[in-house]
Amino acid sequence: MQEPTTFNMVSRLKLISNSVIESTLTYKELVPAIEKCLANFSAGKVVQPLRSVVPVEPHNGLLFSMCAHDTSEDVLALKNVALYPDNHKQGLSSHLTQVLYFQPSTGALLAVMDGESITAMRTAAASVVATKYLAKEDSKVLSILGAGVQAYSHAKALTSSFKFDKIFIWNRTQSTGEKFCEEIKHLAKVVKFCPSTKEAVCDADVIVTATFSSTPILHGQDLKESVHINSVGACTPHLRELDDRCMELCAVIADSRVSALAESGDIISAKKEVLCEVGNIINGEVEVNRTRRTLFKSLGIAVEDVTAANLVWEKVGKQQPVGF
Ligand SMILES: NC(=O)C1=CN([C@@H]2O[C@H](COP(=O)(O)OP(=O)(O)OC[C@H]3O[C@@H](n4cnc5c(N)ncnc54)[C@H](O)[C@@H]3O)[C@@H](O)[C@H]2O)C=CC1
Ligand SMILES: O=C(O)C1=NCCCC1
Repeated sequence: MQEPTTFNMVSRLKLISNSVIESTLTYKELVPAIEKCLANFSAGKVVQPLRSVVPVEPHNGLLFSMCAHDTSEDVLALKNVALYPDNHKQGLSSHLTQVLYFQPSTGALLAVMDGESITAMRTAAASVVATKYLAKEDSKVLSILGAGVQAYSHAKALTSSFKFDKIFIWNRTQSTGEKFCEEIKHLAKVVKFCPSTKEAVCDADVIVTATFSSTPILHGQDLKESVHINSVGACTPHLRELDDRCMELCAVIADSRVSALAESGDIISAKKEVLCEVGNIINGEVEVNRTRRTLFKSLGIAVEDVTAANLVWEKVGKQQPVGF
């Protein structure tokens, strides 16, 4: 009898679409799972090399490859992200992603999952975890810079975990920012578009930056004495979202210290120290004063995708018939 090969195993492969994933994943389940994986990561229980990035220069694209094995949960997956900021001009998403979910004991590919909602939701879930440990407990004003996929997932995730009275939005293109405010108006008593980043952040207790900016949009001089920032964009060394003053004022906590020092344009350019990983705080190894200015530098790490993909597999993958 012929042994199964990758190609004849394809007949058993599950293909899990974004609409299935969207209706499966909930922040209620995802946030604690992401908290656990960030803790596992900082406790050395995750095998995860730095992601590789291939520039596709003629098309202003980047191809990221991100893989991890969470040894304590025994879950293995690989995510590809094609980051093409100009894709919007063709009606496509700026991030086209797939997660390959493997059986760790054999390396057999069990499922290919669309990575769009996984990426949007696991990133927002990581920011929720950081906000839980780093923001003031009575935070009432949320500010979001950006009005794309991450801005939306962060608005939903943060308001599903904390109660904000006001949400202030800034976006480079005002009409898109105003449309975004209309979409999320049910999430707080006041949801308002602000024409400048200064107006959007000057009263904020929690700030999210989620843009493709290559120059600073958030300035230290505009921050309150006590504020928590979830910095989600600027994930490659040449990009910036935060100015040097902002970096100077904040204690920086990363998802991964190694990733932050290798990939974050804001940390590299400002020559800023990383105080610790959020997992070190979850694990009780470091305490951070919540009344000072804190910055969660989110690069996005593979173990977050591994965790989200495992939830999808457990809830729908195992049961689903082969094919879409
Ligand atoms: N930390 C993490 O785990 C992850 C980070 N990201 C990053 O988050 C950022 C936002 O991603 P998405 O919301 O998915 O993208 P998107 O394409 O849905 O939205 C992009 C946003 O950036 C704004 N923008 C574009 N160029 C700008 C500029 N030069 N200055 C200011 N604003 C500009 C757009 O108006 C829009 O609001 C990107 O930098 C992305 O690579 C994305 C996924 C995961
Ligand atoms: O973690 C991710 O997924 C990404 N991070 C940075 C930009 C591309 C996607």
